[in-house]
Amino acid sequence: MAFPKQIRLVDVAPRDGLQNEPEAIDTDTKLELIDRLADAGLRHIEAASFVSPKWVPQMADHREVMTGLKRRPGITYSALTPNLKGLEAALECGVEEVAVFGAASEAFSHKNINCSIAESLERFAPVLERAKEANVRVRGYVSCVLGCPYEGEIAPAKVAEVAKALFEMGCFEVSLGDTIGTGTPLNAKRMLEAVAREVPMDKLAAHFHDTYGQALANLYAVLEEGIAVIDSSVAGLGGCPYAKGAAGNVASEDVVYLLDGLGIDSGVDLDKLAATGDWIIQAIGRPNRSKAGVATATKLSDTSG
Ligand SMILES: CC(C)(COP(=O)([O-])OP(=O)([O-])OC[C@H]1O[C@@H](n2cnc3c(N)ncnc32)[C@H](O)[C@@H]1OP(=O)([O-])[O-])[C@@H](O)C(=O)NCCC(=O)NCCSC(=O)C[C@@](C)(O)CC(=O)[O-]
Repeated sequence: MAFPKQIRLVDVAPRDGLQNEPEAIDTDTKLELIDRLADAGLRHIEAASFVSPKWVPQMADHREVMTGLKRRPGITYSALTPNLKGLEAALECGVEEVAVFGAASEAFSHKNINCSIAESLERFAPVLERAKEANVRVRGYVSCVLGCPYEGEIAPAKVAEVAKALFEMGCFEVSLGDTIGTGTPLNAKRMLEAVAREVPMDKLAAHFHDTYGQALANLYAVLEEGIAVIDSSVAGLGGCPYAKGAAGNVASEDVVYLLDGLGIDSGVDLDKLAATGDWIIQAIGRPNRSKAGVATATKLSDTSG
C-alpha cells in the first residue's frame, strides 16, 4: 500500500512527556514548550490533563496551562479528561478538544483509572454527551494495545473491541497506545488490521512508546497499513505513572526525520523542533532520547559558530 502524502503529528510532550517527571516543572516552562512546538509547525499539541492531582501531581496546574496558552489560529490544544469533573474544568478553560482514555487490559484500567474497562466506558458516555453539547471534539485512547505491564500479551480482538466502543460512542479518532513499548512491527500490523476491521483507518492514530527501541520500526509498519496520524513527544520525553519502567513516546524529531525521508509532509520544521528538544531537556535536566534531535541540534550548533 502507498504511504499517505500527509501525516498529522500530535505532540504529546507537554502532557505524556511531562506527567511522570518526579520534580515539579513550573507552568511557565510548560507554556514555553507549547509555544515552541507551535513555532516548529506542530498543529496539534496535547497540552494538559484534567486528572486528580493526587494521582498525577505533575498535571495539577492544568487550569493555569490551559488558560495561559498563547492560542494561535489553526492549532488545537487538547487535554485529557477522564470523567465529567475533568471535562467541566476543561470547558471552563476554553478547551476545544479533549480525550478520554481507556485500556485493552483490565489490570491496567484498574491501576490507571481505578475502574474496569466496562465501567470506564460507562464513565466516558456522559463525557461524550456533555462534550457534544459544548461542541468539543473527543479523542479516545486505548492503552496496552501491544502488551500490558500486568497482563502481558493482549489479544488484538480485545483492542478492536475497546476501540470500536470508543468510536461508536462518538470519539472522532481513536489513538492506539503501545504504553510499554513492547510491540514489534509484525504485532503492530496484526493489531492494526484487527482494529481497522471495526474502525475506519482514517479515524485511527498510532501512539507508540520506545521502551525497546522499536517505535520507529512499528510506525513504519503501520504507515504501510495506512495510518495517517502519529502521536510523538519532542526529545522522546515521557513515561506512564502506571506502567513502571516504560520509556517515553517515540521522539517527534525522529518521526519527522523519518517522514521527511519518505517524502511525507508533516508541516514540521526539523531544525526548529530539534532546537525545542534541546531547550526542554536542558530546562528539565533530562537526557535527549531523540537521535535525530541530538544530531540535528549538534549540526545546528556547529554551523552557528
Ligand atoms: C480517573 C480518576 C480521577 C479516578 O479516581 P477515583 O479515585 O476513582 O475517583 P473518585 O471519583 O472517587 O474521586 C477521588 C478524588 O479525586 C478527585 N477527582 C476525580 N476526578 C477528578 C478530576 N478529573 N480532576 C481532579 N480531581 C478529580 C475527586 O474530587 C476526589 O477528590 P477528594 O474528595 O479525594 O479530594 C483517577 O484515577 C485519575 O486521576 N487517574 C489519572 C490517571 C492518569 O492520568 N494516567 C496517565 C494518563 S493515561 C496515559 O498516560 C496513557 C496514554 C493516554 O498516554 C496512552 C498510552 O500511552 O497508553
